[in-house]
Amino acid sequence: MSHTEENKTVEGHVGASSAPSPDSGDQAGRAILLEHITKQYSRKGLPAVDDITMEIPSGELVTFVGPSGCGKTTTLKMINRLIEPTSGRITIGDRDVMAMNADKLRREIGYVIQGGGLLPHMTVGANIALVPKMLHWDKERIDERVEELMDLIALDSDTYKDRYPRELSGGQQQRIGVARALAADPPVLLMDEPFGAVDPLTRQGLQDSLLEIQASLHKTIVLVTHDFDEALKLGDRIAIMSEGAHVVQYDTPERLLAAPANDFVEGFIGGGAGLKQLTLNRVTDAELWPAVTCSPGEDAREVLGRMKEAGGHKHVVVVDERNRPLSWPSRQKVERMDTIPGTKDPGLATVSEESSLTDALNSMLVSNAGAALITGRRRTFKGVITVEVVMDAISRLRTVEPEEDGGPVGGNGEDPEHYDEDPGSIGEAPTSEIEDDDSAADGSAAAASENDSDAQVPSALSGGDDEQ
Ligand SMILES: Nc1ncnc2c1ncn2[C@@H]1O[C@H](COP(=O)(O)OP(=O)(O)OP(=O)(O)O)[C@@H](O)[C@H]1O
Repeated sequence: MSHTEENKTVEGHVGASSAPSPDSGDQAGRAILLEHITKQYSRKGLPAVDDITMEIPSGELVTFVGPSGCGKTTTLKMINRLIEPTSGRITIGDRDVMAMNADKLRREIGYVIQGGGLLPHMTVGANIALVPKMLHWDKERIDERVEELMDLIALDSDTYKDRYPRELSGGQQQRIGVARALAADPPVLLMDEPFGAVDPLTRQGLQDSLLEIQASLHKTIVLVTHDFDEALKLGDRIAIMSEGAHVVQYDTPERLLAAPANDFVEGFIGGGAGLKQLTLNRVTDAELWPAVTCSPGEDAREVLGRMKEAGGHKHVVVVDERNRPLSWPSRQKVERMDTIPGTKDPGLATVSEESSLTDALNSMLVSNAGAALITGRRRTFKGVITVEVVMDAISRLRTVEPEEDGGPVGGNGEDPEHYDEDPGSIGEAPTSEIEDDDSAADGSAAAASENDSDAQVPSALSGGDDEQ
């Protein structure tokens, strides 16, 4: 094992996320504007969405949160016209979505649903390649794109590309769902309860990956969730909705916690508004502790010597040849060893650079440790965060000032005020590659099902209004 002296001690401060941007991934987000949008499913009764007006700024991640049946999904699906509005106008960039061919529109908007919505009889690679194939990209370009995206979602292409969805875990399927949605580099991504079907730890990892991807791609993302903590962690802005998609408050997470508009919003926040602010702090905002690292096979006495030299460290982080943490034995444990073992501790408390302080605290509690290891891109070791650092953050929770310009409009029966006209149009890059005639669009969707007759083409690709 060849570790240089420099990487034996990892200093605390960690830079911003450095997920690479795929070379074709330069299509940043486009602003979305909903103007007086109403959806009435039946003539009788109240509308499911009642005259909503909302500005979703370009490059931001906006979360919709609210009780079941309040109209979150209906609002989301009207953006890609899986559901047609009864009245109102939706623009993406400077284009009115109602004026576009619906199939074409949906290929220019990534769509992620719970569970990933992968086609079961297609391999992972074929699932990711679905939209680029419909856009008639050549094979070489598609293969390259699949590799890039698998790298972006941190799944080894050689291992997973030829597997079928049933051979993947729920979390892996969900990652592939995100990769597929990003395949044609759309400026807008719609996500409907994307992480609802996985366990809490996997969910935390998926949320971190999404934040990492967003930090490099700057898409405009609208994400529906039931989970207020998820909305807080992921959202640049949160729209809290009540029945009829009434926007009770549309604000940054900081402002929501500091100044909830009314009892309804307070009900969402619950009792621990102060503690929830921890969700808004990333582990990298905190002071990370340095750590001594060593490699499997090293002489335990030498390692103890380094721990002493570094100021009497009580633990050492064992890392593999790619600097990924394997275990974190105490000095007493190392004193009982001859050589450092290469076994991986499954209960190791690790969180990623994108994790919140709440995630770090959870991880410490689950693993019963007073600290957690921070890992960066490709799970490489970055430093240690201790429970004392989290406690210190709790005692310094900040107060939040209102936005100077009042922020974008989000409400019902209102007119947009602050809409910042985005000169770009939704489909500039992809549009040039999409055949304009409707038959091509229909033919491509059919081609996907022909290849796999039992497969259900995901609704975002197959088109159509899903009203009953
Ligand atoms: N296809 C449909 N036909 C008729 N009514 C519908 C249809 N889809 C949704 N609704 C009704 O519209 C309202 C809003 O539903 P929607 O699915 O948008 O809510 P939601 O907030 O996303 O709910 P959940 O969180 O449970 O998914 C509900 O009252 C629902 O019953």
